[in-house]
Amino acid sequence: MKISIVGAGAMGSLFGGLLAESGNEVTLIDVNDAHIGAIRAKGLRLATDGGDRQVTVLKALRPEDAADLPDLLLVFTKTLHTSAALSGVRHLIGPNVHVLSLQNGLGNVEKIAGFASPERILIGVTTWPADMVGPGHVHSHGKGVVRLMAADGIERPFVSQVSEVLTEAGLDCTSDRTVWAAIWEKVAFNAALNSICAVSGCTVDELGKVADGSRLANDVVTEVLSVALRMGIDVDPAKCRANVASAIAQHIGHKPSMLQDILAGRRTEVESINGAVVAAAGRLSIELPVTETLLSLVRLAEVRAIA
Ligand SMILES: NC(=O)C1=CN([C@@H]2O[C@H](COP(=O)(O)OP(=O)(O)OC[C@H]3O[C@@H](n4cnc5c(N)ncnc54)[C@H](OP(=O)(O)O)[C@@H]3O)[C@@H](O)[C@H]2O)C=CC1
Ligand SMILES: CC(C)(CO)C(=O)C(=O)O
Repeated sequence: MKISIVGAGAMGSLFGGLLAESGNEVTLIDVNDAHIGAIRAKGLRLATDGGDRQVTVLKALRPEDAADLPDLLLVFTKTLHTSAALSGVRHLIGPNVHVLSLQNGLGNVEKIAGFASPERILIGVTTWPADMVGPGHVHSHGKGVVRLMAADGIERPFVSQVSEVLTEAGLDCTSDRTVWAAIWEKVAFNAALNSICAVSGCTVDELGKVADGSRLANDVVTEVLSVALRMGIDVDPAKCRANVASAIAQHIGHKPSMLQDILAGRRTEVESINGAVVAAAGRLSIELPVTETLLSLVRLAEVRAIA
């Protein structure tokens, strides 16, 4: 399959590297010149449980230099850059191109809908982890899965083909129509751990050092998933609270991306996580006091961080 990935940072490079190694025609598209330049010069250095190697069978381009129309455009920018990134590759989104988002947060389909027709949008969620080590160098340790579906819920052969291509690349993908529950459960997980760590400066495991950390995280999960349940989405709050507890027990020293963004003086994805949930709750007249307070505190932390 011909696959272009816009936003080829940690996750885009992981997916791109594995998809290229399994025989797909992959183009990484990014605005980070140091990263693109390093990949063009030496290939992508990809360190996974499968080994530390240089992937050279892929292209790396700036958006304005990409010309070949792909079969699939995978969006892997941070959510606050989605619209700008899709504008930059608008010339690649021909009438037969499908666009897939596996980004965190809510509102991804709505953003893509400004650039692709509804039947060509795929949406999903992934539990694979990845980190940028430096330009042209990404690592990912541990295992993950991908779940995806057509955004309009209609099963089409192309969705199964994408799922097969991702699985052949070792990314363990399934396609089914219950993906929205997984997306909301991941949003609840991120709203809890990422925003609490971003405003407190704690690593994930440090949330377990006093009772307040786990209590706050559980309150956020309960609030966020109450919105999903009211929308008729079949989420499992107990399972999600158990996932949060296991992250607090096991993610020793891990700084969630929202904390990393604050420490690096960048804006965060909070608007598409806590912000989007609070907006959805408002439309249903549901109050989310803890999630909304954390949203306000992250917004204040962003002001300080980018000053
Ligand atoms: N990392 C992880 O473990 C996981 C991340 N996710 C989600 O995946 C998404 C991507 O995360 P991650 O890979 O960590 O993010 P990164 O910041 O590592 O990568 C994003 C890339 O997009 C680039 N970019 C920014 N603006 C544009 C643009 N206009 N056009 C093209 N490229 C652009 C960035 O460049 P620059 O650096 O110059 O800004 C960067 O290289 C997020 O939604 C995240 O929440 C989901 C699961 C796990
Ligand atoms: C693992 C997780 C989801 C929170 O601990 C994270 O690190 C992130 O989204 O940045």
